[in-house]
Amino acid sequence: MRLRRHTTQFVNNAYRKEITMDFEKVVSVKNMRESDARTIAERTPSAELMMRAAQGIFDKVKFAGKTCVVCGKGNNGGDGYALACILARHSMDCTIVRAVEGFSKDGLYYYQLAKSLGVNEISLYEAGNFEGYDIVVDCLLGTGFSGKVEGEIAQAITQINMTPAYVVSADINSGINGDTGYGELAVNSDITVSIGSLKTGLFLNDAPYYIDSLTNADIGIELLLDEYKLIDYDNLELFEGYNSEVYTTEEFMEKFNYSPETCNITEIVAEMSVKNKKTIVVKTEHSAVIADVKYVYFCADYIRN
Ligand SMILES: NC(=O)C1=CN([C@@H]2O[C@H](COP(=O)(O)OP(=O)(O)OC[C@H]3O[C@@H](n4cnc5c(N)ncnc54)[C@H](OP(=O)(O)O)[C@@H]3O)[C@@H](O)[C@H]2O)[C@@H](O)CC1
Ligand SMILES: [K+]
Repeated sequence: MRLRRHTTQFVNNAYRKEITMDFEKVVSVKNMRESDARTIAERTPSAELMMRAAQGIFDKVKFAGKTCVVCGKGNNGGDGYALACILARHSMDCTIVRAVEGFSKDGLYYYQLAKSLGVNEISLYEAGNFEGYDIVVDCLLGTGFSGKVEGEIAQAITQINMTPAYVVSADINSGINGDTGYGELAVNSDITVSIGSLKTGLFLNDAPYYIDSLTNADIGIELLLDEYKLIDYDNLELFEGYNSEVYTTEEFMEKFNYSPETCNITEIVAEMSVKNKKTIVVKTEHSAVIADVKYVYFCADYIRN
């Protein structure tokens, strides 16, 4: 399935250059979840969307050797059980770990299906540091996560972060807030496969330091709101000239007295840019959010198609 793209023109103030670009969408968690819900209500059963999410991960990652899928109790875990079904159907070696008790409705369906297809299951304790696996898939927490990780989830994240295996995060690195990118303890991924559309949190705060590469799997969800746009990282410098205020995340938090834990940088820079009629850039070492009065853009040097 092709990612929906929109072509837009914008004029850069500093260089008066006209640039025509294809924009991929970046969205808030609320928009993603409400768009998911509408798609389910109007067109596509939730179990079908979950299978598409799993297929998206399967298509984006070159699965080989032994895979261990580590699941939480929500639909992010459900994506993991559906992926285990796909791997089993391809006769690939797959083990699941239920890091916490409980299932979502669709998660339970795919868990039972995976078991009936002969997928092996071990406990989190038995999984240890996931030695002996080639790939570990992090399906603990997705867009339903907020607050801080504790208990078994914190334990599972710590264990995943000790594995020598290639780590794949489903949708969002578990422990990272999908809106703010804040995460004190989160999974370090080799690749994160975002589901539906890229979430703002994948570019902000701590997220860029947990993600090695980032890609998105389109699963046919039509967005309710057209929010933010993805641009090439190479174009960041075009926004850093005349009439721009450029901050690192730390400088931004300090100057305006925000706490990274609660600050929604995207909403704040969007408002500031309109109010002051200025371009505002907030950067990490690998990514940036740019509010340019009319539009908000995101970019990162770890985007992969
Ligand atoms: N149908 C769809 O919409 C589709 C969704 N899709 C997938 O579903 C994901 C969203 O699924 P979701 O909404 O079930 O939430 P999810 O991210 O699995 O986690 C929620 C669980 O975590 C828990 N939890 C929360 N905070 C916590 C904390 N601090 N520490 C510990 N636990 C915490 C919370 O528990 P509770 O607090 O409610 O007891 C709840 O059980 C999305 O990212 C995508 O991967 C795709 O399949 C496409 C179709
Ligand atoms: K995850």
